[in-house]
Amino acid sequence: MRYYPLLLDLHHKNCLVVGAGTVGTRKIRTLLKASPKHLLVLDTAPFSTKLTRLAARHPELVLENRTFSANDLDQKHLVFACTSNRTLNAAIARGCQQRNILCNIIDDPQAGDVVLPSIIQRGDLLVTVSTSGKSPALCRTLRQELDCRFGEEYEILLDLLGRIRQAMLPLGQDSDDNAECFRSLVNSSLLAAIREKDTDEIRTILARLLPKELHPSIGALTHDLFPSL
Ligand SMILES: C[C@@]1(CC(=O)O)c2cc3[nH]c(cc4nc(cc5[nH]c(cc(n2)[C@H]1CCC(=O)O)[C@@](C)(CC(=O)O)[C@@H]5CCC(=O)O)C(CC(=O)O)=C4CCC(=O)O)c(CCC(=O)O)c3CC(=O)O
Ligand SMILES: NC(=O)C1=CN([C@@H]2O[C@H](COP(=O)(O)OP(=O)(O)OC[C@H]3O[C@@H](n4cnc5c(N)ncnc54)[C@H](O)[C@@H]3O)[C@@H](O)[C@H]2O)C=CC1
Repeated sequence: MRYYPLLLDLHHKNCLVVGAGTVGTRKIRTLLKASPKHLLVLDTAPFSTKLTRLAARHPELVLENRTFSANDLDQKHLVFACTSNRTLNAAIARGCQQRNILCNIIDDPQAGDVVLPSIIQRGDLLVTVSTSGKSPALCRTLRQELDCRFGEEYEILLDLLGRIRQAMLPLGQDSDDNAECFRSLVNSSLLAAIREKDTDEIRTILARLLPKELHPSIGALTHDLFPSL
């Protein structure tokens, strides 16, 4: 395995993107979705209106119209070198290496430590695709295929499973019993019932598969699954 896959919580992390062109802007959008504590973006050219609008909505996003200097790495945890200047990107990579800061170098991935995958997101469900840098074009195509495969019902299913799990674990049942129950829910026709927005059927399935201690909670677990209905 060329890369170690992991999911990073950015809520307490300071990030830096140098270069806000086509690729830099894509990296910025993905970063913002994960709510970093602070995201500084540097570019020598004027920022696009897309980015200035984003900055108006996101106080954590700070755009500065200037070039990079080494002290921009102070207090940073994750850095993206996204300029069209190979020499500058390489200098950022070296600076990050010296200070043990994780970095992504868009024109020389091997000089950095992290590469980004394609992402399919349905609420808290993330399906990611990586080719370890061999073919971003294949990532994109697979992402488009998976986009069709995973509908919004997965977000609702996952929310429901999360609620059930939170209610189940405090019951203190044997963990094998918990696992069997969760697997039976996942393998049931729950997903199809959610796709059909059939609340009665969802409740019937839960009554069949959940331990009896949770039966009184089925109404509360399911009442607001479809806020638009
Ligand atoms: C190594 C990596 C480092 C990194 O950036 O993290 C990297 C590197 C490079 N990409 C290049 C080109 C393209 N990148 C894309 C698209 C994406 N690139 C992404 C990630 C990664 N790209 C990392 C590895 C991911 C992996 O393979 O696992 C995605 C998945 C995520 C994201 O960027 O958010 C996003 C898809 C988003 C989506 O749609 O789902 C397209 C597709 C298109 O635009 O049609 C093309 C043109 C087609 C092609 O080249 O395949 C070049 C220039 C090569 C040249 O000079 O020509 C380099 C530099 C190099 O390879 O040296
Ligand atoms: N990793 C990836 O996903 C991909 C990487 N690439 C590589 O990335 C490079 C950049 O691609 P694009 O974003 O399309 O180019 P772009 O030209 O849209 O963006 C480059 C940005 O860097 C800025 N910049 C240049 N010198 C700077 C400096 N000294 N300080 C601050 N900002 C500076 C420019 O003003 C511009 O906004 C390409 O040359 C290619 O090698 C290309 C496609 C995808």
